[in-house]
Order: sequence, then C-alpha cells, then structure tokens
Amino acid sequence: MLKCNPLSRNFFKNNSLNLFMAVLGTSVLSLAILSVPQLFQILIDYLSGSREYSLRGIILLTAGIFLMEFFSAVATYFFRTKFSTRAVLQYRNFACDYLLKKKVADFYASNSSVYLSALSTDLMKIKEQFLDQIPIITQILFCGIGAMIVMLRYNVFLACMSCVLSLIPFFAALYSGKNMGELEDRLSTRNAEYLAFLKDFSIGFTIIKSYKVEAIFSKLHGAVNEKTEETMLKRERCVEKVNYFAAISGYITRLSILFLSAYIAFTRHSISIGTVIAFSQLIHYLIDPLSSLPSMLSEAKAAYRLTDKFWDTIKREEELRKVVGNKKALEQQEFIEHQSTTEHKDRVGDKIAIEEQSGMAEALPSLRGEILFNQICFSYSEGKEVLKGLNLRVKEGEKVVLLGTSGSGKSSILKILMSMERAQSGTIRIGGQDTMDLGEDRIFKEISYIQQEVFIFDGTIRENICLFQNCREEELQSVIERAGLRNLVKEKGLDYLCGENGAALSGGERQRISIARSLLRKTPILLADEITASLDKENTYLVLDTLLNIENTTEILVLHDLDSRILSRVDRICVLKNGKVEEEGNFTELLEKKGYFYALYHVEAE
Ligand SMILES: Nc1ncnc2c1ncn2[C@@H]1O[C@H](COP(=O)(O)OP(=O)(O)OP(=O)(O)O)[C@@H](O)[C@H]1O
Repeated sequence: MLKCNPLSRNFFKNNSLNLFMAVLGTSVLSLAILSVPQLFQILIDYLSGSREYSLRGIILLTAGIFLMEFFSAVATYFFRTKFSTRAVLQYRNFACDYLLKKKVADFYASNSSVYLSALSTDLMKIKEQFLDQIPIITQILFCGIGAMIVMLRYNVFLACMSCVLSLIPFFAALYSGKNMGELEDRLSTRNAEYLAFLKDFSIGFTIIKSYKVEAIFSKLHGAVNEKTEETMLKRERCVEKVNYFAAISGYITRLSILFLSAYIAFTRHSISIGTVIAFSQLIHYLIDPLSSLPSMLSEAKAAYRLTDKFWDTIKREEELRKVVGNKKALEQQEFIEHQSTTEHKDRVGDKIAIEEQSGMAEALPSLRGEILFNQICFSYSEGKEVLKGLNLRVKEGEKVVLLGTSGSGKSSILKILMSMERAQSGTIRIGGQDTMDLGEDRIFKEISYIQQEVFIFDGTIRENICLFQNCREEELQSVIERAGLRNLVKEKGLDYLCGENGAALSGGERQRISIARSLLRKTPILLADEITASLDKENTYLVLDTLLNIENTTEILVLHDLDSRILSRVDRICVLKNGKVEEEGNFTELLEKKGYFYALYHVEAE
C-alpha cells in the first residue's frame, strides 16, 4: 500500500477527481479493447458460414466499439495529463514553500544540487514512471481480469492453461527487475552530483578560463560524467533485461496457447476457428499485464521512492540540526547555571516575557538597544576555538568597525549574531533580549546583513532593490539617492535588466543595489561583512560613506581596507586577536596607544 509523505500528498490534493476520471476512462477503454478479439471471433465465424450473427449487427457492434474506444481514449488522455501536471505543480509549490520556511543553516546543510535534481530530473521521472502510469496500470489490470473472464466464457480448460502459462513471463519479469529500485536511487544521487558539478562549472567559468585549467576541468567532468552514465547504463540494461525476458517468455506462452487452441479446434471441434483467433488475441491481455506489471510496478515504486528520499533529506537536516542544537543548548544551559543566580533569574524572567509575547512577532516593537556579546566561546569543530570568551558591547546607534587578521573570527561574530551559527557558550543580547529566544525569523526581520557575495536576481534594477515587492516610489527614489545609484538609474533606467547574478552590472553597482535593498528595509541594526572587498579605493569609500550616513541605525562593519577617511568617522574600532577583542577605541585613541591596531594599520599602509 502506498504510504504518502507530506510532499507526495500534494500529488493527490484537489486532484482526486482528475485521477478518478482518468481511471474511469482507462476502464472503459479496456472494455473497448477487450471487445475487439470478440468482434474478430464473430466476424470470422460469420465469414466461415455461421448464421448466428447478422452483418448489420456486426457493423453496429464495430461502430459502437470504435466510438467507445475513441471517446474513452480522449477522456483518458485529457484527465491523465491534467492529473499529472497538477500533481507536479502542487508538489513543486509545496517543496518550494517548505524550503522557504527552512532556517538558513538547514537549507545550506545540503548541497543545493540535491534540491535542483529532486525538483527537476527526479520529479520528471516520478511523473513519467509513477503519475502517468497510474491509469495505465489500471488499464492493464482491467484488461487482464476482463480477458480472463472472456476466456473462461469461451473454454475453461484453455483459460486455465493460459493462466498457468502466463505465470512464466510474470516470474521472469519479477526476477529480472529486482534491482530496479536500488538502481533508480543510485541514479538520482549521481544526477545530483552531476548537477553540482555543472553549477560549479558555470559559476566558476571565468576562473577556469583565467587560470587556464580547462584540461583539468575537462578531466573532472569526464569522471563525473562517466560515473553518471555508468549508473544510467546499468539502469538501462536492467530495463532491457526485463523487457527481453518478458518478450521471450511471452512469445513462448503465446505460441503454446495458439497450438493448444488450434489442436482442440481441429481435433475435438469443441471451439470454433473464430474462438482460436479470439484466444490468440486475448492471451496478449493476460500475458502483457503479468509480464509488464512487475517491471512497471517496480519502476513506479522506485520513482515514488524518490519523493521519500527527498523528503527524508530535507527533514533529516532539520532533525540533525535539532539534535545538535539541543546539545549545544544543553551545554549552554549548563554554562549559564554556573553563572550567578541573579543573572539566571533575570534570564528566566526575560524568557517568560518573550514567551508571553510569542505568536505576536508582527506586533512586536523593533529591536532597539545595545548589542551585548557576553563570554562567547565558539568553534566550528572540536578543538579549534575561533572565539574564546569574547566580550563586546555595541551601543544603540553606534557605528562600530571590527578588524583583525584573516581568520580571526570577524565573520563568525556576525553569523552568531544572525543565529546562523550557535555559540557553544555565552550569550548575545539585543536590548536585553537573548538572541536564542528571539529566533531566526525575528532576527532576520530586524537586522540587515550585507555580505561580500551580493546576489543579484535575473531581473530589473527595481525588482532587485524591492525584491519583487511593491514599494512606494518616494521611498525607492530616496534609497536610490542614498545608496549612490542615481547615475546608474539615470543612465539605464529602473527597468534595466541586471542579467544572471548581475552580469550586466559592475561590482560597485551590485554592491550598491544590495545596500539600497537594506536601506529600504529600515532595520534598526545593520551588519556588513567585508562588502567592499572587490571594489577599488574610491568606490570603497563611497559605499562605506553611504552606510555611515544612515541615521538611527546600529552598525557593525567588518572591514579589510584600513582607510583613515572611514576609520576616523566611526564611533569605535574593535580589534580581534586570539578569539577576543584585543583593543578598542576610536581611531585617534588607538593610534596614540601604539598597540596592536597601530601595528596592523602601519603594516597595511606599507
Ligand atoms: N563554515 C565553516 N566551517 C569550518 N570552519 C570555518 C567555517 N567558516 C570559517 N571557518 C574557520 O573559522 C575561522 C574564522 O573564520 P572567519 O570567517 O570568522 O574569519 P574572518 O576573521 O572573517 O576571516 P577573513 O578576514 O579572512 O574573512 C577561520 O579559521 C576559518 O577557517
């Protein structure tokens, strides 16, 4: 029995009528198909001199069968295609909405090619081998059962013999198709790997060309391609083997029945020549279901398993994350329990207050107040601590710059603040509220996070700034002005197509669009992680200048470029070393201190 998962339930939701009509159509079609051998028998017996039937009756019967076949075939085609296309549409919509609800870290726990392959190649296989096959399998079953009944009516002995002999192709198909499910699974994994390669290939094409590594990539492609094709070949061979066994055994059965019925007709005269012809036709409808059903069913089952596989993958990441999250939460709880009881009480009080407000996220006031990192310890893997008891306070409205050598943990701090990573111990509070209690949704709503890698959708400038939503014209013009996009918009217009990932824009323009996006959201907190890394000095200055001019916003900027024009304008500079803030102060203070910042600044200047 078919066990639906929440994904595959979408195949049948609001779609049962289409499926029912398609199955009804195929059932009527089976009746029409089964009438044909009987028509042959009547016609041949009439031509051999039997006066049981009239020519007028035969003509009327022929016309009736033809009409029945025509209308049921049209209905089947219409409803079958309607059923399968709606099923695919609903499945994809559900999967997309489900993925959109996932946490960022959960989404990226799988390679994106898993999603691509599940919703393209795998889904097409499910459509062809499962959804489209449901009415066909019903038709085959109907024809098989109907053929048996008609045969029994003609001659019980021959019908029983046909039934027994038809078991040969049935077992042959069953035996030869036993690996089908496993091969289908393996092929799906290979397809996902191939898609992952293609994704790297297309995104990294410029790098491949500029580093002249075409030959290596050609080799890598060859290897991945070969692996995929090898599995495909195994699957094809399995299908061929099933078909071959079915054909050979079916041929033996058909011949046996023909000889047997002809023998009975000529020696015992208990059946007519017309019946022999009818039997030779009807046996097809008995052999075909028995020989093709096992392979069709195993193919359909294997294809259906792909939905289970996809569902398990997207669920498993969440479950895993929950387990890891719970473990980390437990560790964190233990850590907190070591802290003073007063603080603990405050925390519980806060938690209850937040819980009381849960479900009212929309109505909550925006996150204001200072950001406080308290004793944050964090590592990606055991034994490699990135942050070692980091303390950092960013007051409301402050513009703070994080500096440090490569790998000192600057980006990690922002990721932990965004709840994209979870610290093993310590707390982060925004306006007194623990970010662990706030949840990812609220944090993403209140904090703009601009990263070095800007993603530009393949749409217009307007769509990319407003992210496909309607936004007020004055607001749009204001952010365009503040993000320094005036010249670009004046020259190209808001409906200018940016190209795939902004291929038709410069690096600075792409980055300004991402700033305009953030400005439009008017969040109280803005984080920027090395957003000017790919820009020249002048553009870097212009982009950062835009950020520093935003009022009423707390900003944490991770910078690489130590430009005094920017550093002298920010409220505070925090320099990281050994997983902690080594030094902090304004630009002049830190220079006068002649400490770690001074050394970094002069190394950069040289
Ligand atoms: N997803 C990850 N998995 C494992 N280790 C990671 C991951 N991301 C970063 N790291 C490691 O954690 C350390 C801190 O990385 P992080 O990106 O926070 O540093 P950073 O100061 O921002 O560096 P940079 O200036 O080079 O961007 C580095 O040693 C890095 O290799």
